[in-house]
Amino acid sequence: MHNQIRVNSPAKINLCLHVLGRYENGYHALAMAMQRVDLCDQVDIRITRAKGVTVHCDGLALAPGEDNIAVRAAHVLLADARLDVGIEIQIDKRIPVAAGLGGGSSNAATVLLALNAMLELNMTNQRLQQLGAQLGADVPFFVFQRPAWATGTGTDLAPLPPLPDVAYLLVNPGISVSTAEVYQSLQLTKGGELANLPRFSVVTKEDLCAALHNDLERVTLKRHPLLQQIKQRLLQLGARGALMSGSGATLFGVFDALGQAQSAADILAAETDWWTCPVSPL
Ligand SMILES: C[C@@](CO)(OP(=O)(O)O)[C@H](O)COP(=O)(O)OP(=O)(O)OC[C@H]1O[C@@H](n2ccc(N)nc2=O)[C@H](O)[C@@H]1O
Ligand SMILES: Nc1ncnc2c1ncn2[C@@H]1O[C@H](COP(=O)(O)OP(=O)(O)O)[C@@H](O)[C@H]1O
Repeated sequence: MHNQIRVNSPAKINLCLHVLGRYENGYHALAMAMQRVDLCDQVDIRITRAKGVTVHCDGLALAPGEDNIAVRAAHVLLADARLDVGIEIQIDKRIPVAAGLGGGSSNAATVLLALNAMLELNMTNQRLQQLGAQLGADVPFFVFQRPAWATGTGTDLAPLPPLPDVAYLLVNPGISVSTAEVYQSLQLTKGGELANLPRFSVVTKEDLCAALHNDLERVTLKRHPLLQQIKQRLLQLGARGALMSGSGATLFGVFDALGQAQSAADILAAETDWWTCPVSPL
């Protein structure tokens, strides 16, 4: 048994996000294409003699205790396994918080996957997804660990066909967004029609860019008009397409190669104080 491990906890982007309806409990029916990218928090997990679960977050001010979703993930797993061991979690935060990049959900999934291995619990990936769904709608996607077509509240997952070899430039002007508020402000316009990424075995770059769509943009971009300008700027800088990820406010541009995304980031760094990050898909 390993008593200590260090793992990467990646961010995600939503290549498309269609809101199809609202369930009675207030959650929304979605159809999304989701992909992890190689911007990662670094998570150290240690099994300790002292009982209880503790977390320490470097980089950004974040809830130290039970409010931290990584701690809640550890509790959910230990309760399900009927185990009472001590856990210390250290998170080096690199993914912007409340930015539509799923950092908290990713940390939770990382803890579920890591503790399952460290404690030799032998839970299936599907069981870990079920536990993850108790923590947040995006957590099962990070347990799944592959590009996914996500439906229901985002927790019903199917693999996507192979996606093209592109690079993304993530841009956030320092705006953080509450996902709950965005969903609450959304006026529904669709009646259950299902837009989809093409169902062939290979998705080209053109297919990917044609599928870029996010229904939550009409809430967040309206509230923060600067985001619309950033989308335009990404296209001027050579992006094949640009979109907001999740509930925002991070935008991403689609580039042919990491070098092109880096060049666009360099130009933005000279012009603005926006946070930028060129990434590759995982
Ligand atoms: C919008 C998305 C797109 O991937 O991501 P983020 O922008 O948060 O990264 C997700 O749907 C967010 O997933 P996640 O952030 O895990 O959701 P939860 O913690 O379960 O819920 C946060 C809030 O969003 C609302 N919510 C979430 C999922 C869903 N299908 N319908 C909703 O209305 C919930 O009512 C809740 O008020
Ligand atoms: N380990 C964590 N990492 C990031 N955010 C966390 C964490 N634990 C709790 N949170 C809270 O979860 C909320 C959503 O954060 P995050 O997952 O980064 O954004 P998003 O839902 O936009 O993808 C924030 O309000 C944050 O304070």
